[in-house]
Amino acid sequence: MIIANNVTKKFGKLTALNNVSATCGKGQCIALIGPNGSGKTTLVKCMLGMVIPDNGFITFNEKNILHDWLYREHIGYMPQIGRYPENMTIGQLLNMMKDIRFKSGGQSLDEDLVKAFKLPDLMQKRMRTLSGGTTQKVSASLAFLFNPDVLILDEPTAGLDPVASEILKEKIIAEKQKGKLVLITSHILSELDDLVTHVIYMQDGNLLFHKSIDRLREDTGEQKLSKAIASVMQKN
Ligand SMILES: Nc1ncnc2c1ncn2[C@@H]1O[C@H](COP(=O)(O)OP(=O)(O)OP(=O)(O)O)[C@@H](O)[C@H]1O
Repeated sequence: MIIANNVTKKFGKLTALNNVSATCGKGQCIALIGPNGSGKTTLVKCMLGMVIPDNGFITFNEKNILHDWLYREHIGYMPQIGRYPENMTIGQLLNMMKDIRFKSGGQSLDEDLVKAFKLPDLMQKRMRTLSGGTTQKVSASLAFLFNPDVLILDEPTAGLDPVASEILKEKIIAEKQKGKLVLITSHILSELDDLVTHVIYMQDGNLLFHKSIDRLREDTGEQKLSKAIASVMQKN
């Protein structure tokens, strides 16, 4: 579905991605893991067309994304830090997004998270007045709202309270079961245990490994993702 082919991205002298290749398929939930600054967000942004690789290319459903922005209709993106027009209310923001997406032939709406996070009670609140966690709830709701085939979630549970975090995890599992591709970056490895089918591990811009969770468990003899990753890191 999404394939990164030998992607390299430099910011000045820093190589944020070094010849990274990865194939991400339908029905997979892939955890992008690695230390701070290892290139996870840069890889995700390359997939979204927000960062253009210096070398290599990305395909979405076998088409190079470089000159074809329409593929983004099929992706729901939850950024690490969502930035929104601060004077808009939540209601205005959701309506604006519906307007934009439906004009470009958007998909059916999925308001499960809007309801589960009780956003209808907060529609009059302006974005600048929201707590960090509520802004995250808006970001999550927007990512799932247009029923996309692919969900790219960058640190999705950061700032969410335990109840909201659980609601989001259940939603991710439900969407994966429908055959969607979910890419998720997180530092809270314990949260990923019930979710992920595959792990991509990044370090210093290099993709160190890309394995199914079963394979990773087999190779390390550890059941928990956090322990399996720790075991791999100790060996490197
Ligand atoms: N626009 C940019 N300009 C300059 N350097 C950048 C830019 N974006 C990212 N970088 C650098 O590229 C490297 C990789 O950053 P990236 O955000 O991809 O890391 P990450 O693995 O997502 O980190 P974290 O876990 O902290 O979110 C970092 O050293 C970062 O400072």
